[in-house]
Amino acid sequence: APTPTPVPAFASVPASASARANSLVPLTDLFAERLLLADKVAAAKYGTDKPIDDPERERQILDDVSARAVALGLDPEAVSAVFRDQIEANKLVQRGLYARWDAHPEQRPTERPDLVKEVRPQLDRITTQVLAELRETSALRAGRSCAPRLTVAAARSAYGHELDLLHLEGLARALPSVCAGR
Ligand SMILES: O=C(O)C(=O)C[C@]1(C(=O)O)C=C[C@@H](O)C=C1
Repeated sequence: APTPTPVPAFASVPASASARANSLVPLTDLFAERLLLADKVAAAKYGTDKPIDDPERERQILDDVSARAVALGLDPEAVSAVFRDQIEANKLVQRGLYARWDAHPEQRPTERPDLVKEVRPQLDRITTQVLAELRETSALRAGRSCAPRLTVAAARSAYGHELDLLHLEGLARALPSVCAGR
């Protein structure tokens, strides 16, 4: 019987060798999930003195993903750009929700989730999944087919997650760096 080829340790496999994914839908699904969490982030901050913008938390996220990108064999600049877009998209949704809640007090959240204990850990789990998906799709994202595939994937994720107009605008804001990751 043929001896199976030994599988090298994960960290030593170049990103290109394991970048076998043929779809961007898992990635755009994660973007949509992250955007839906913006509702919880906004609910955690609305009516408190904590501003939507937290530059220190943003820097933490970007430093963390850059370091982890290197460990995964990905370009840290390209990965940072993807996460900067996720953060901008998240703030776009948060601002939209604030405007909605200011104008329609009856739609305001009735509970205030704990940002640090509850909501950020959920965002952090998505970060790990996004990094894995970026690695998985690195070959696909470098190719010519990336832009059309991304458009179709985003449409599917928007439909699948029943995104409203505001979250659809957020999803559009989340996409520009995806195909630049070569
Ligand atoms: O964690 C927060 O406080 C958020 O508002 C979420 C988030 C993000 O998208 O990760 C967005 C805006 C802040 O500037 C920092 C981080």
